[in-house]
Formats: sequence, structure tokens, C-alpha cells
Amino acid sequence: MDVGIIGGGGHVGLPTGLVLAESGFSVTLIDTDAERLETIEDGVMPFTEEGGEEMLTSVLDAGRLSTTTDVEAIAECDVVMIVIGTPIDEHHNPEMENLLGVVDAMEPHLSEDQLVLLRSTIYPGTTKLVRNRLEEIGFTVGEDIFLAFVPERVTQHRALDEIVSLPQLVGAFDEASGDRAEALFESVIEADCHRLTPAEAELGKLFTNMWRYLTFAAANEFYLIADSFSTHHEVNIHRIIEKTSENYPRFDVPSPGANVGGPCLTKDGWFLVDNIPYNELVSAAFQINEGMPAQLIDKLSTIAPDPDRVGVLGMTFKANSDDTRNSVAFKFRKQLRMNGYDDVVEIEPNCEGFDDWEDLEGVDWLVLMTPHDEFKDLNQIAQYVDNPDCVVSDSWGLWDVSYETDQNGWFRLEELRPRDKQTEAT
Ligand SMILES: NC(=O)c1ccc[n+]([C@@H]2O[C@H](COP(=O)([O-])OP(=O)(O)OC[C@H]3O[C@@H](n4cnc5c(N)ncnc54)[C@H](O)[C@@H]3O)[C@@H](O)[C@H]2O)c1
Ligand SMILES: CC(=O)N[C@@H]1[C@@H](OP(=O)(O)OP(=O)(O)OC[C@H]2O[C@@H](n3ccc(=O)[nH]c3=O)[C@H](O)[C@@H]2O)O[C@H](CO)[C@@H](O)[C@@H]1O
Repeated sequence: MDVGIIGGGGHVGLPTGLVLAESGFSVTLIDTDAERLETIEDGVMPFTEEGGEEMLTSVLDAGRLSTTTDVEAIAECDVVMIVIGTPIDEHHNPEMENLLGVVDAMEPHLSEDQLVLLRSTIYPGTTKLVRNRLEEIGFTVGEDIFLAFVPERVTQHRALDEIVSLPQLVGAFDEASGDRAEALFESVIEADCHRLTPAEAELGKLFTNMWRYLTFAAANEFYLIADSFSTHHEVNIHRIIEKTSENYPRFDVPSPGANVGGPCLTKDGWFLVDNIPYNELVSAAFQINEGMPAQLIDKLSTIAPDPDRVGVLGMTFKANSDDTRNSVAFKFRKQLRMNGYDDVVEIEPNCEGFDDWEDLEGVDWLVLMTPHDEFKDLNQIAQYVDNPDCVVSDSWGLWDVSYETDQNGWFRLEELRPRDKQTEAT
């Protein structure tokens, strides 16, 4: 069976193509980004994805993966999957033109019996718009062409595993389309398919992401509340969360963290907020998560005003990632500059073009934005900083010292002792 993936060079499209090709399908990645397709043809992953390089080599060698920028290629495909980016526009509204433009561009090349799968995260009602467009050009969905929305729910870096292991939501208007979509996924995945209407699947995907975003906002609000108490009391949010949830079944709270962003969670909230008049919860979550940089700067300014130099650890949107899309670290940097703090050292071990470790020398503030594995050894980082007065912010609780001090994850580097000395002292 031939599968064409529009947006096939992307963070979702490429892993999906790899898994399908590895399972025996003949896959064509269709993407407007010719440079990215060339990289893929050369056997190089354009971004990090666990196991990606090996699987790419394997499917290229087997001749089951090809690439093109020409949407005409869908004419040869039994299944056409659309998984292009679905961003919000400058007014924070869903940007629909690209997706609907893709459907228009496909139209001359569509033929009877094809299965069209929408896999991007889409504004509720989009599957219906696509069905209407297909019917306007003479197809009858469920009879001579088939359509389903099957949202991708993988998390970047674990995509190759999760594509196979996660259950699929199959949103279809008719039995025949749903059956075909299920048959395709069931031939590849180890989990179940769950049938919904298209609008239910569209909302279900968005609710899943918003739920995650809300839990991070709750953790961040707890962090800020604990911080307010730490002025007069010995309070440490990381200890509270760790000890309160230990062996207790109903306090499954994630770690707070200054960087809740990325290509999905934040923009997906904007797909939801304008449909009811009082959307306090999602809006409040935006305010809390997006407000974290300003909160950090306020607090740091109280502890050590007017820093000459600030060090930022981590510029990607999440740990151990090389993806900088919608990373809150950039907002933090912008706000530092708005406060007149222009000497900002940015350490990002997973991407080119940032500063060197040595540039951390003498920073007055050191802020952990993204808890990469490379940052786990704080003693080593402290050697680069070489300034005992430097104030550290660890909203994530990455370092042991953040649990041991009574300042809620804020401490000066002089409080840092090598782990063995700490053990001797206790
Ligand atoms: N990144 C994730 O972890 C993730 C997980 C689940 C769902 N999603 C959703 O999947 C969709 C894709 O996200 P992504 O992170 O893969 O985005 P991406 O930007 O990494 O990939 C999208 C790809 O589509 C291509 N493209 C854009 N317009 C095109 C067009 N008109 N024709 C052909 N190709 C075109 C781009 O060149 C790019 O390679 C989004 O809706 C996103 O919300 C993403
Ligand atoms: C519901 C769900 O699970 N959705 C996932 C999400 O995946 P993602 O790639 O966006 O990654 P996440 O791990 O969710 O991180 C997002 C941000 O939250 C920060 N974070 C993380 C852990 C923590 O304890 N505290 C935090 O603050 C982190 O730094 C980062 O900025 O959206 C994808 C696209 O729709 C989904 O497919 C995928 O399932």
C-alpha cells in the first residue's frame, strides 16, 4: 500500500513515515521544505528523535521511503495523510489557510477509493470543512472517498515508540471511513483504536494537551504561593511536592518549571478559548505559565538587584530537545533586555549558535530555563561561573541543593558544596 504524507518532513510527519515504511508500506514524504527533504534523502535526521537515524537508514536502504515537494505525488497513493503545522496567526486565531490550501492543491490529484487522513492538531470543525470541500468537487465521503481525523498524540523524541504504543482516536463521519482508518493503524500499532465523531476527536486532542498545560500551571502556581510564604517561613516547593506525593495516590502533580511552551501546548489553548464567554481556567493557565519569566526576574531583582551579567541555562522548549519553537526561554531573554540587562549568556548544548560554557564566567544570576541532562552537574557549572555570590534559580528542582536549602529553589553558589562534603556534614 502506498502512503503519501503531506508535511512529511516535519516533527510528526517524518517519524510517522519512518514507522509506516518500517512496517512495510511504501511511503512518500511530501513537503515544501526541499532542503529538509534532501537531508532526509541523505539519511540524516533534521532533528533529534530517539532511534530515528537507524530507522531512516533502514527504510531508505529497503527502498520504501521517497520524498518530493510535488503534491501531485498523491495521485499514486492509496492513503494521503496531512500533518502540516497548524499554528495560530498574529491575532492568536487558528491559521487555517495553509491547511485548506493543501486540500485545494490536492483536489486535482485525488481519485476514487483514496483514504484522506487528517493528523495535524486542528481547530474543532476542520474535518467537516474538509469533508465539505471534497463533496463540493463531486466526491461522496464514505462512498467513493474516505476521510478521518486521527490526531497524533506522541511526544517529540519518543515518537517512534509512541506511534506504535499509543491508542488512536479515530474521528469519522461514517463507518466505512472509520473502518479504513482503523484498519491502517491496526496494521501498525500495538494499541487500540477508539471511535469518536470528528468534532469529539478534535476536542479530545485539544483537551488532552490543555489538561497537561493546566497541570503545569497548577504546579507553577503552587511554586509561586510557596515562594510567597518562604519570606517568613522555611518553605521549599520541591520538598513539598516530593514528600507530599510520596506513596500518596491522589497528588500527582508535575514539577513546576519556568519553561512551559513548545510547538503544541500553548497554541492549542488558543484553539479553545474563544468558544465560551468565561474561559477562566485556560486563560489563567496562560497567565501563570507565560508569567513565569517576569516572576523570576522580580524575585532575582529582590535578592540581587542590577546584575551585570545573567546566565541562562537552556534555550529549547523542553529538556533534552533541540527544538527552540515557542520556548519561553526567549521570552525570558527579551524581558531581561527590557529591564536593561543586556549582557545575557545563553547556554544551549543541543543547538548551534549559542554561547560557550566559558562565557558564564562572572554571571550574577544563573537561571535554569530547561533542565537538560547536561546541566545536572552544578559543581561543574559553578566552576565556569566562578562567582560565589551568583544567585541561582532552579524552578525545576533539578539540583539536590534546591531541595536542601530553605529558600524554595533560590540559592547562592557559595551554598553549593560537593556532594561528598554534604554527606559528611549530615
Ligand atoms: N511536534 C509534536 O510533538 C506534535 C505532536 C502531536 C501533534 N502535533 C501536531 O502535528 C502538526 C505538525 O506539527 P510538527 O511539529 O510536525 O510541525 P513541523 O513544522 O515540524 O512540520 C510540518 C511540516 O509541514 C511542512 N509544510 C508546511 N506547509 C506545507 C504545505 N503547504 N505543503 C507541504 N508541506 C508543508 C513544513 O515544511 C514542515 O516540514 C501540528 O498540527 C502539531 O500541532 C505535533
Ligand atoms: C498531553 C501531552 O502529553 N501532550 C504532549 C505535548 O508534547 P510536547 O512535545 O509539547 O512536550 P511536553 O513534555 O508535554 O512539554 C511541553 C512543555 O511543558 C514543559 N514541562 C514538561 C514537563 C513537566 O513536568 N513540566 C513542564 O513544565 C516542557 O518544558 C515543555 O515546554 O504536546 C504534543 C503535541 O500536541 C503531544 O502530542 C504530546 O502528547
